[in-house]
This record gives sequence, structure tokens and C-alpha cells, in this order.
Amino acid sequence: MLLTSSLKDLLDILLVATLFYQGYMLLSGTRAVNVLRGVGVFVLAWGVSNFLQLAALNSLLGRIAPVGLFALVVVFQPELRAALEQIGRTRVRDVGASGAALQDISRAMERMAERKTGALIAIERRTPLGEYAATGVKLDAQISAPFIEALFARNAPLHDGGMIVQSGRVMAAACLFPLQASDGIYRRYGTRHRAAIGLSELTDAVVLVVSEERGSIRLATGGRLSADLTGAELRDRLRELVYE
Ligand SMILES: Nc1ncnc2c1ncn2[C@@H]1O[C@H](COP(=O)(O)OP(=O)(O)OP(=O)(O)O)[C@@H](O)[C@H]1O
Repeated sequence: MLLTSSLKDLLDILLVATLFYQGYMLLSGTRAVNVLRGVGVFVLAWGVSNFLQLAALNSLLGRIAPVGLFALVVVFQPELRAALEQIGRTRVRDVGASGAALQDISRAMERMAERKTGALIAIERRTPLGEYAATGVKLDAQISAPFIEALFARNAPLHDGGMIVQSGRVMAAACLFPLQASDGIYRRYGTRHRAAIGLSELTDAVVLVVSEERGSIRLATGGRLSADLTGAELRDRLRELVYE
């Protein structure tokens, strides 16, 4: 009986530790981490004021806490939604794009990088990108390297904004992606790169960027931007990420 209850305690502690660790992993790399530190300081101050029995401060912090909690839920609604979606995702094989489509995307990315044509492409994985596709122009077109290059050509009508690939087709172009907050390690990047990081932070999409300025190819996943990639490296990364 004693053993059972200590085993239960151990399981309890393990589950709570896992929950905290998963919570931290979901938030790490997002702007919520900085706020989490602020909440930590608040809780610490509340603990100290409780310990020292500072009645006025205690009652003030006690009144702020529920309002603060509500404000946090409102401010971090996108992050909370992304976190809940991540928990609810089923581990099914991805349908973002077929091998041939990935080849076409990589080839187009390589050519656009050589010509320094700016480009932004999001490949849907498990999180639906419909709401972002709705901000642009619906296409539902077959993927081909020349088509992608034509879309992003400098004076083309749909070159501004991001392209979205769903189920191996170009579903939309000229879409607006959410911008990554300008704080943190990516603050020196321009809006195209921050839009790629922003979308990859809120969804599990693989987002590709060609820099118009540098002619570099980069890839964003999970709110992080890769180093410059060669065409071959991009192909390998895409194969890994889209067929994980
Ligand atoms: N929120 C957004 N969603 C989608 N595309 C965007 C968004 N914001 C900017 N862009 C695209 O990025 C272009 C501007 O890129 P900007 O030069 O500011 O960024 P950058 O990261 O420095 O990229 P580059 O290295 O190509 O210059 C816009 O013309 C537009 O096509």
C-alpha cells in the first residue's frame, strides 16, 4: 500500500514536470516567454508580501491578479490557440506537398535567389492556413517552378505578400502573414523575414524566404529562421520536414 502510494506520488510529480516542460517548450521562442518572466516576478512579489504580511500590497496584488490573468488570455490569444492546436494535432503523414511539388518549389527558390527576386512561400502541414490564404487571392493552381517564378516576378500583380501551398497546390498568393514581434533576436530583419518567422510561430507551416537584398534562401519553422541554405540543402530540409 505504501509502495503504491509513493509510486502514485512519483507518477504525479513526473506528470506535473512533463506538463511544465511541455508548456515551456510550447512557449519557448515566442514573445510569451518574456511575459512569463514578468508573471514570475509578480508571483514572487506576492509571495514576499504574503510572507511579510504587508496588508495593503497584498490586497492590491490580489485585486490585480484576476484582471491580469484575463488580460494575458486576451493578449496571448494567438499563442494560446497555436499551443492548443499543437496539442490537438494528430501525428498523421503530412499532405502539404508531394515530392515532385517540393522539387519544383526548391528549383524556383534557387532561381529566384540567383536573380535576387524576393519571395515568401508557406507550405501547410497540420495547422490549416485557410485564414491566411483568405487574405490574398485564391488560385488553386498546379505547382510548377516557372509558375512560382512568374508569380514573384518583380512587376507581377501578385508578387507582393506570401504564397500558400496546400495539398500540393498553390492555393493563394499575395497573402498577408502575421508579423513576428519586433523584439528579440530577429529585430534586425525586414518585414518579409519577420512575416515568415511570425507565421511559423503561430502555425506548424514551413515558410520559405528568398531575400531580395541578399539573394539568400532561408526557411522558418517553429518561430525560428534557418541560416542561409543552398538549393540542395533546401531540398533535403523540405523532404525531412514535409515527410517527417
Ligand atoms: N505581413 C506580411 N505578409 C506577407 N508578406 C509581407 C508582409 N510584410 C511584408 N511582406 C513582403 O515583404 C516585402 C518587403 O520586404 P522587406 O524588404 O521589408 O523585408 P526583408 O525581410 O528585408 O526582405 P528582403 O531581404 O527581401 O529585402 C513586401 O513587399 C511584401 O512582399
